Amino acid sequence: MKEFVTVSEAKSILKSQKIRGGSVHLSLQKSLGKFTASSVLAPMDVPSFDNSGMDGYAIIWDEKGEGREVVEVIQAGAKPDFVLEKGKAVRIFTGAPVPEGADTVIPQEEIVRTDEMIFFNAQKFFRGANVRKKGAQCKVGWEVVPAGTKITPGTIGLLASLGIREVPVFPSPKVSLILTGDEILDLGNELLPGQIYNSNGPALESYFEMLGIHEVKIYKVKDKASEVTKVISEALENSDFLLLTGGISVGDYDFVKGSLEQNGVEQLFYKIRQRPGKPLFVGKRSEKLIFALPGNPASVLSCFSQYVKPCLLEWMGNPQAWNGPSYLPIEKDFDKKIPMTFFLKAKIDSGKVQLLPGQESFNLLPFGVADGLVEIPQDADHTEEGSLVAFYPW
Ligand SMILES: Nc1nc2c(c(=O)[nH]1)N[C@H]1C(S)=C(S)[C@@H](COP(=O)(O)OP(=O)(O)OC[C@H]3O[C@@H](n4cnc5c(N)ncnc54)[C@H](O)[C@@H]3O)O[C@H]1N2
Ligand code: MOO
Repeated sequence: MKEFVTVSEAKSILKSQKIRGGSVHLSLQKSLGKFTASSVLAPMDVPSFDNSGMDGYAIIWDEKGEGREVVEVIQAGAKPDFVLEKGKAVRIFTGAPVPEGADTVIPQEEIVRTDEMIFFNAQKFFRGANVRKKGAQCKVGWEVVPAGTKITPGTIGLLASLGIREVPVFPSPKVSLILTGDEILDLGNELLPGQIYNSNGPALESYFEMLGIHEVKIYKVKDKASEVTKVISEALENSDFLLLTGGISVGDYDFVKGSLEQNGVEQLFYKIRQRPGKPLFVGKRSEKLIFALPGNPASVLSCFSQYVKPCLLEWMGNPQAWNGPSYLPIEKDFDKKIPMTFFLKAKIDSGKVQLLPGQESFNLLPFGVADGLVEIPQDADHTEEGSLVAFYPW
């Protein structure tokens, strides 16, 4: 039973889980933002026929000849069924098939036309000019998109050009979020004495949304052991990930840890040498990860950014799920006495990290404007102005 681990121990335990969703085939439009689960091969040559890159005249190249007799017109979408003869030209348009025999297109601005003839300066061209050859983009069997690629509008354009309608991707997980606490009230209601607005729920829902996770079931439960146990059991059945907020510390009404144990959740670790978010619990049941986030709002967002988010990204096949932070100079000296890792809300200003006021774990004010979190290592009691610190954007 791992207890009170360091930040890097916690991360290496989570990294070693390597839990991924199973590959699914999604339609192109539904796959935007997802990661390919296997490589995609071209099922056809593109272009699938030689075609003109310009509005102009298709000819058979001949260094000496600068005049041609115009014999036909070919529109885009047409299917020419003749072979062009030497000395002849066809009027052709961008994207139209170049007829058999022709190998070069002269743009219309570059010719002088009489009734039946065109003339051009051959020195300005070469054999093959302005013809887009069959297979110039890709040939059948080429790997056009490797496994682990993020699907962008560009990827979708490429796949559509190949006639591909579905793509193998890692899906988004189904997530359950259990909000514990008698004092929590939903927005839109009037607070009674002792109550507070539920801010963890909306904050996490938007974090899921930002990561492309849309199937989130929210449960609200009172601080009552039997109810917490029951709702965990239900939520675990219906989701790939389970998150809880609150009730994971040592108070008389903190039932989450016991209820998780009753539901057969195996502890991966409990408590981290960090601030905020010390009492984070992470467990596992079969191939599902369970995160019990300490209820204080800063603990919730900080633990989500550092531990939950990478696991969700890993599940969704993102090869950069555990990418490290960037390093930026800190604007002012920072001192701490406690040998724990600190995650501090920060703004980036002129390339420098500015720590925001109000770092207590109940205080959401700095989150209102923070660009992300700065990590001050466990043993760094003094961080000098200008030294590089790890910065994690949202
Ligand atoms: N004796 C000790 N007390 C506490 C310790 C400790 O080590 N010894 N740890 C403290 C730390 S650190 C944290 S973090 C909190 C974590 O407590 P819980 O996970 O049990 O969370 P709760 O007690 O249920 O709530 C904490 C705090 O957060 C507010 N909260 C809860 N849910 C929401 C929500 N949905 N939206 C907004 N705010 C929420 C709740 O009202 C409490 O104020 O424990 C310390 N105590
Ligand atoms: O770890 Mo708690 O998040 O300090 O309040």
